[in-house]
Amino acid sequence: MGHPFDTVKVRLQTQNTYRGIVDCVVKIYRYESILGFFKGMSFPIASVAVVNSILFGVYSNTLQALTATSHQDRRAQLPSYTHIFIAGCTGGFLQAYSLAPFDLIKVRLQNQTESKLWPGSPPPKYRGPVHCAVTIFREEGPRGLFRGSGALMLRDTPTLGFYFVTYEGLCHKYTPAGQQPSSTTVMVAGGFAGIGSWVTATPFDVIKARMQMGCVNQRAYKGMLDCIVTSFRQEGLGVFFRGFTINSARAFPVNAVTFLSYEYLLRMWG
Ligand SMILES: C[N+](C)(C)CCCC[C@H](N)C(=O)O
Repeated sequence: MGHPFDTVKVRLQTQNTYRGIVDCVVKIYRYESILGFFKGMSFPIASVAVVNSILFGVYSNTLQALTATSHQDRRAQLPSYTHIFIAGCTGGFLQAYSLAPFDLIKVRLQNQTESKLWPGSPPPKYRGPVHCAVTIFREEGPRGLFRGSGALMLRDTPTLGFYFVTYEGLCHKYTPAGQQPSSTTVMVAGGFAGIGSWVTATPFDVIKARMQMGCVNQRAYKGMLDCIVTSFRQEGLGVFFRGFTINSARAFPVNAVTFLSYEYLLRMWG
């Protein structure tokens, strides 16, 4: 559900040919058909379970180590926000590196504007996710598969701390003492945690996407600082918030469902 929105976000962040969300949606639909929005989706689908289990598993276990309480006990007595933040950051740090290669391939495929609909248009550079991975490995070396991972780590470490603080805080505030949060509370708290954390994550998300594109559709940046300074000089402060609106529309339902599944599965098996 979220992927088509994600494709529009990535294009707005890395390509300067679109004037805004509507222009981008219309152009993708016109030149690449509905399928254009689904480019690069197979790797995220294959990896989302592993990446999220690392994030939520490390978060829960770190919190357990810090507070010596189980998930259920923590409902009765909310741990301190500092502990929640540290556990979220730890989960974010580790998930960033497991996500990096999958995210890189997703971004490269999402940015291929070539269309099968138009006869005579050149074939895309990458024929699919595996071909993309092999080509990056061959052309840019094994480290090439982790291009942009520094920015991804900076994006995810503190913001996933805020993510869990917002989620646990909202759940706690809207649940009567001694009870489990209702499904609606979990979904609304999860949705707001998603949007809230993207407020602070978007600047590094833009830098990450630009670094990941490397020399594919623009000049290669010398490093993260060069990418930040060049983007700012050429496009102004607004560049760091590109894609935020469309990403928020994606983040609310995605994170509502993520937290609902997390709570539901823990209650079933916890
Ligand atoms: C912390 N940060 C904002 C980077 C991500 C938080 C939400 C993660 C979720 N998988 C999503 O795609 O929305």
